[in-house]
Amino acid sequence: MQAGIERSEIAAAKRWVVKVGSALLTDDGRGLDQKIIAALVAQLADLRSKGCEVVLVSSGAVAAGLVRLGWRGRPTALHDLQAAAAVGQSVLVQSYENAFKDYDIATAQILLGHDDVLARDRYLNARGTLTTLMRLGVMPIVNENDTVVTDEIRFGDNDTLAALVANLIDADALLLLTDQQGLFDADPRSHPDAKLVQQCDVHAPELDDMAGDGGVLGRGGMVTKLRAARLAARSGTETVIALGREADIIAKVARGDNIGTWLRTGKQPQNARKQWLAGMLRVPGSVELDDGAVRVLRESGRSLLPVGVRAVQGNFQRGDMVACRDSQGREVARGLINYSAVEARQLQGQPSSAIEDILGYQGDAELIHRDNLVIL
Ligand SMILES: Nc1ncnc2c1ncn2[C@@H]1O[C@H](COP(=O)(O)OP(=O)(O)O)[C@@H](O)[C@H]1O
Ligand SMILES: N[C@@H](CCC(=O)OP(=O)(O)O)C(=O)O
Repeated sequence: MQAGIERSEIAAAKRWVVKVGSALLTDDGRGLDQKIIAALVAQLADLRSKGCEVVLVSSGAVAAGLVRLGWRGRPTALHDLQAAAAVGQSVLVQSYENAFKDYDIATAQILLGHDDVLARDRYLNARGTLTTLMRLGVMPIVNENDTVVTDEIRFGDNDTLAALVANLIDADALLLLTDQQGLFDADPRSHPDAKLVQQCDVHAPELDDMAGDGGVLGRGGMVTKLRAARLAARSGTETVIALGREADIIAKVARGDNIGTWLRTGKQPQNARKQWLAGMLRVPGSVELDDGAVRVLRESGRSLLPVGVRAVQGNFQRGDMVACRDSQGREVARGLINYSAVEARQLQGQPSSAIEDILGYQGDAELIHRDNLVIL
């Protein structure tokens, strides 16, 4: 752990999904709270300026729609809810667009449904669009496509949607901002003496007994936040649940402060050698991996073989530190390479059994051995 940083895994996160719940954004239904929006936008712009990529998942369409239509209370009929969401979604994105303009950040509205994140072709499409928007410096603002979903296929709560978005873009961290300081050991609305859980393994069974359901307008309460954290953990995404009204909450969470509830994925902390490798500054080249190799590196911690490499950039020698990038150019790992750049180019895409024929000598089977590789 770095000195002064209590949660180094969170402090190291580069790709974020930040989810803002209805309970926070609308103060339990009293229309959109523009002050909160302005405060959150300032913090999101700040997070971006620190080199992080961010996707915002924002609820609040139904709540904003109710106020715009002059309705009191949340209707129960699906079509009324959908009408309110359709009206409110424009109000919502307009508010964000106005606020982000002050930071010269363009926004994009992304309305997603069940199939968009669960069917493979649409999944790839949604992923491509989100990563392109991030690369362009645009702030994607995601909500469920409430207007067209039917009861059977709606997520209903945006916690689940945010977790699926985190899976979609392989986020490092998911921040669920709500109207509570985090997950308490009982619902604080009915148990004023409940205690905040500062951190816990996301899969710990005792969490299920603590999480209760939601407030007036929020849908899922802590039950869906816990479920979302477990979903997010599938892509190695760490989850923090925190109070959105706390001053500078996003910066505090992102710098690894001990605030809110951290639901840990339980990934093995890096050993000292790997931390050292990760911190090496001179990286004279990189290799581009195919999707299979990215998956193998991330999920099974194996060595990088030449067969998983599609391209080689830069000029390096055997033993140099080389970045391993995915097809979108994101660095997924780095390590000490066993071959020079000239040799690596000859070996890319080839099985290890062909190394001797290609180079004229029997070198290492791995391009980068797992002991010399650190996953980022
Ligand atoms: N164990 C718990 N700890 C904290 N809050 C809880 C717990 N169980 C239930 N809740 C409720 O969850 C609510 C937050 O969820 P929700 O209303 O869905 O908000 P959001 O719109 O931000 O998703 C809190 O206001 C609280 O009443
Ligand atoms: N799509 C809905 C969000 C549903 C909802 O209330 O979610 P949440 O506040 O995250 O529990 C809306 O924009 O109103």
